[in-house]
Amino acid sequence: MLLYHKFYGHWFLVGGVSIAYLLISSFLIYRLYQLFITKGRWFTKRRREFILWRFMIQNGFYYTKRIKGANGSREKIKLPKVYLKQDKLTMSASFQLEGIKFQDRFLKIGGQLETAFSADMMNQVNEGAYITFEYAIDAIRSRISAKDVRGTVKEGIKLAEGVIWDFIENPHLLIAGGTGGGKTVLLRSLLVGLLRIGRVEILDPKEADFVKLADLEVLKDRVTWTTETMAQRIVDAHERMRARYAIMRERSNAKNETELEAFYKYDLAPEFILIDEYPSLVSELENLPRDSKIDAFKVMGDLKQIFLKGRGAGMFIVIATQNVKTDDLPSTLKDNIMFRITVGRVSGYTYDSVFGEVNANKAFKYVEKVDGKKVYGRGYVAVNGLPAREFFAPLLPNSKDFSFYNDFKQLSRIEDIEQPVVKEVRYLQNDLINELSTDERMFKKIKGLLKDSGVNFTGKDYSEKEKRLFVQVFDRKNNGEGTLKEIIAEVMVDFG
Ligand SMILES: Nc1ncnc2c1ncn2[C@@H]1O[C@H](COP(=O)(O)OP(=O)(O)OP(=O)(O)O)[C@@H](O)[C@H]1O
Repeated sequence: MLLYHKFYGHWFLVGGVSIAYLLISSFLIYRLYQLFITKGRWFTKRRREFILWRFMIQNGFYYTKRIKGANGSREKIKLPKVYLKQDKLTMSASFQLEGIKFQDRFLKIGGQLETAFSADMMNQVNEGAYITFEYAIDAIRSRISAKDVRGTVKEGIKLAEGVIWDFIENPHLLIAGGTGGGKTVLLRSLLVGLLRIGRVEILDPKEADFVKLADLEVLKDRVTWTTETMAQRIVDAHERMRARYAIMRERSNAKNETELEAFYKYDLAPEFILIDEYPSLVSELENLPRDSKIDAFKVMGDLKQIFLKGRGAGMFIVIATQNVKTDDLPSTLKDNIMFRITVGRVSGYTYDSVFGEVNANKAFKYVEKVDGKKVYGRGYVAVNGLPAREFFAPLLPNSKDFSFYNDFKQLSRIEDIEQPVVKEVRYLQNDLINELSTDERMFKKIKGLLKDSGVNFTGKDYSEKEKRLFVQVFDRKNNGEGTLKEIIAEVMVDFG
């Protein structure tokens, strides 16, 4: 009664408030419904069941049966045996085979379901009675924060829930990313984990994203960007690899072992060499001036050795690049980099070269937004030779709460192993003549021609680089690959 009196004569106000109340509550109910549909796991699961049911019906995967009733006969639909199992980040769909009329088509539907569920097929298991396709789903839910990237030597570095770079099992890492796609953030997130367990060396030929980190104690003298120093660091790393093997052998002998064990059994921390913009480094090495002190052959040869033999000694390489064609990667890299990631927008040929033949039929896509919000660091991940799946790089935390620089600042440095000082090897003329199975006259003739082509021999004896030059000339000469002048002209192109 009191209210009636109070609002009597204010119907506009009462009406307005009621309408606003109705509008706001319907909007809230609608948002809640949307949230349940898109985020609620129960709804998401039911939706996938519906998608599978619809897929079966629309593709004619059902039997029909006529059923007689009081009002005449009607058709009843029956599905073959199909099971859908859903977990937080994976799901599997199993289809009955056992000679039923759909079996041949069931064997091939893994790819279609991948598209239908917007999921990534990881595996297919044919266990006789059933074929089961296993998928990774909801990759975005597996995302972790960059500040939480951690790892151990035995288990590897966790980059997302269910995505672990087990560097011992799958040595070396290739990261390809389009500009602005999140490659640098991913590399830095990786460092959060790597710097805590191993010695890290960074080569940044673009002199861009890592130069600032050179001030940090944990990375002091281990971030380089000029061609000479980067080249020297690769050569040094190769020497360290040999020294690590020597230490391992020594410690293994001391334990009377019959077999050499993994590096960590001998108290050696792993080492990681991170090369950002790898093609820039290669082209800088290739374009060195002729009289450069750097032996580009040796540098690339040493890098190759680390790719081939690093794993045993606990040395691992991470290379990052933008788009990459199959031909850009020498086969040593292609076959020996076992873990591969893309982030952001990359070209079709990059997917081909990074994920290879097994993923040739996969529909890779670039996703700009998820739930209406711009998404960074989304891409794919795979172990070399296995199916690729969606990947969300660790999420960059709010800059108020976290900075990579401050995180790295508090980390302690892992010291270098004690390494014997290696003296430069020089070769005497007579030893070279013997090794090349030639005579002094021919040796001197070739030396003269090399001098005419610009080689500046520094002393009476010969460096490793000079020796390699002679070896190449004699190899080609012995194979009859042209006149001496032609051969020298060709060899000099490579000699740089
Ligand atoms: N994982 C991530 N989480 C949140 N934001 C990200 C993430 N990755 C990238 N970003 C955003 O995108 C911006 C560009 O990322 P980043 O510098 O890593 O790109 P990039 O691929 O290295 O580009 P470029 O090749 O041009 O250096 C970052 O400054 C950040 O704002």
